[in-house]
Amino acid sequence: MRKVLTIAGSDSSGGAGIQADIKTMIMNGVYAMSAVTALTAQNTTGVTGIMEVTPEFLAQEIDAVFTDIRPDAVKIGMVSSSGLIRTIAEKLRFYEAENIVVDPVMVATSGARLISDEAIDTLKKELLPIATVLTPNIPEAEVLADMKITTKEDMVTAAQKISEAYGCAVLCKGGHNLNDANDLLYYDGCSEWFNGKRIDNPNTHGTGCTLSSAIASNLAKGYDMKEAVRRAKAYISDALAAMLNLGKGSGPMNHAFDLCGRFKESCV
Ligand SMILES: Nc1ncnc2c1ncn2[C@@H]1O[C@H](COP(=O)(O)OP(=O)(O)OP(=O)(O)O)[C@@H](O)[C@H]1O
Ligand SMILES: Cc1ncc(COP(=O)(O)O)c(N)n1
Repeated sequence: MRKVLTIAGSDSSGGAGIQADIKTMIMNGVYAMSAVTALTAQNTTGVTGIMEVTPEFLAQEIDAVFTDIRPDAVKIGMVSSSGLIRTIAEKLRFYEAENIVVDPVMVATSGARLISDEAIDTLKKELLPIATVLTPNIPEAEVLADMKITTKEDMVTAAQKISEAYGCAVLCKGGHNLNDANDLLYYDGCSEWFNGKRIDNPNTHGTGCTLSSAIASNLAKGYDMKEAVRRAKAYISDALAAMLNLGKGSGPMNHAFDLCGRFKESCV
């Protein structure tokens, strides 16, 4: 069985972060492991508290995983401070980790800032250069490419700029566009669109975490970059189309959409 490690924050409401990652990995047929960067007190309406682990403890978590069950892919999500980012970069270099998917989480769907400005600089210097693929949404791509994105052509230019700066594939996610849900992959000097029908579902808490974990799972299973993205895009579309509606704000997705088909009566 292929193994995937998520290095990310915990979301107490289970819609994003480590919880979304583990649900996604299980549904994508890989063994899921976690190194928690922070606890968040969070629900569908907002984040009320963040408690980071120390860099030393995060190092211990990563050591514990790599010295026993070596992951075939690593997904990195919320990492809010420079010390934690440096620790991750140092450990992943030391263990020569493969298939590193970085979701440069900056702001939660609910509007809460999940990283400091200083940490964004460290992210650029230390972590992005070791990534296999980055998955920024449009506001994150604007920060990383240092440009405004208003058109499809801008998405391509930004993805190319980021890819050339950090030597990795870039998937610029179009979930923040109002008319479609088309994502742009810039890989090996070429761009390719992964088009998605916009699903009329306001419950999008954790879509970015889910997509990046699905990509990591598919890379771990040996799919090439394009196929890994194509399958991950299909997964997120199905999870959104299952139309789960929980909580008072932007709710989580239904990762059990497949199981609900198979075990109809037990998924009420
Ligand atoms: N309403 C929607 N219908 C279909 N696909 C969507 C919708 N919203 C987001 N997506 C898809 O979900 C994935 C995540 O995109 P998005 O741009 O929302 O990332 P994000 O902002 O990082 O997510 P998050 O909500 O976790 O912060 C992309 O593949 C995007 O196209
Ligand atoms: C622990 C954690 N990690 C990531 C996100 C981003 O996800 P979203 O933008 O969907 O809220 C989050 N809200 N919480």
